[in-house]
Amino acid sequence: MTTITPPPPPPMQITYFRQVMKSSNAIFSSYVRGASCHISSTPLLLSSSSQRITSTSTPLRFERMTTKAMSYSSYSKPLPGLPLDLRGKRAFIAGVADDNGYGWAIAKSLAAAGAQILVGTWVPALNIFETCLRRGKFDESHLLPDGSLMNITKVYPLDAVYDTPEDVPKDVKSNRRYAGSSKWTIKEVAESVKEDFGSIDILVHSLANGPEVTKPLLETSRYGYLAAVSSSSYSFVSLLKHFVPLMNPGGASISLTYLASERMIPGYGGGMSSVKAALESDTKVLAFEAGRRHRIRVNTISAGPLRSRAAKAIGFVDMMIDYSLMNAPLQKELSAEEVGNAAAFLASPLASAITGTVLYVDNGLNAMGIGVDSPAFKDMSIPKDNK
Ligand SMILES: NC(=O)c1ccc[n+]([C@@H]2O[C@H](COP(=O)([O-])OP(=O)(O)OC[C@H]3O[C@@H](n4cnc5c(N)ncnc54)[C@H](O)[C@@H]3O)[C@@H](O)[C@H]2O)c1
Repeated sequence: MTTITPPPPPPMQITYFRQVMKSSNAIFSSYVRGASCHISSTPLLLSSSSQRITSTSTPLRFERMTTKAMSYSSYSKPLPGLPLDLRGKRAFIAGVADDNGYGWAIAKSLAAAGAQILVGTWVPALNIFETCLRRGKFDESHLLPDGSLMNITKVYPLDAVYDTPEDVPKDVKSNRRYAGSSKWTIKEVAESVKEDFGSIDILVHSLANGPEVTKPLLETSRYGYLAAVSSSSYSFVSLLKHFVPLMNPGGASISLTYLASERMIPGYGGGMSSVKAALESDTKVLAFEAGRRHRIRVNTISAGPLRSRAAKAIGFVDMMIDYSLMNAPLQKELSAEEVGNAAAFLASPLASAITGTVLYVDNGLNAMGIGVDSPAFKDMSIPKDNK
């Protein structure tokens, strides 16, 4: 991976930066401290992307990062055509700890459409994520289609298994991977986001964890099954419950599911198939409840296979990618960006009447009733991608 070295900041931008500092509130001041490469606080204020922002961004980008202190008035010009426009919106994406997964791709698409990006990172993964950001390991992955760079305004430590501090067992509290962080239960993170930014418009749940995922369901323990449901399904219910009070009416929430919820996919074990079935069912119930009470839309994306860190841990993702290439209506490898773009659409006003749905972004594999690469079909003429 090539590293992008940002050019030195032009004086005009520094001047602007100082002017903004003078008129800003405490939150913005703390951001500025982060921007001067000081990482000691939790939640983390990104120094790496902040440095990049301070050195390469236009004043407009500063404005985008400091919504509590400043308005979005500079974004009021309408775009031509039918724009996917998320300018003035703020997104919280739970489940970003590197640049390989769907969470990162969704963050990028939302950022490309103009949204401000906040992320929640699993506490045990926070240190390495922070270090990689600081060392510029993800620099290339920050690039947006228009050549600008994604801004991550703030990273919050999060463990979506725990709703409140009272739920956290002593051994977790004293675990050294958690010791350096604070306020990482769902309730506390929602409170911190409210305190820092007031409100959000988009909530993304892009996380899953199944300790026994490699075991067939028949061999899965009660502990493994319930742990998978707790971290991968109930976490979405809880996130929505705690974030809904700070979501602006008309907001949208999105989770990520997988075809194994409704079709048997060998290798996706440990109760993870049940987890995704729960997530899809909850999407409908929550769409009704959050829609009626708060005008919030709730959708889930059933994504095709991607070589993310989590998927590689399961171990069969390459097989699923090959299977999809051989059997899906569209014979191409799915990119994370395609899922990111679908999420940006679902989060946008263009999808204002869409709620309670499972949107398949999988090259159409879900539509197939059979695997056309089966030897049983060897004598049948099956259309192939002509490319
Ligand atoms: N990769 C695929 O093939 C695929 C296909 C369909 C759906 N999905 C879904 O996409 C979502 C994102 O997964 P991904 O494949 O992009 O992998 P990923 O590794 O990028 O994302 C999973 C994230 O979950 C986080 N996480 C785990 N436990 C957590 C907890 N208790 N609290 C907070 N965060 C926690 C991890 O740190 C990681 O960042 C998941 O819901 C996954 O099931 C993935």
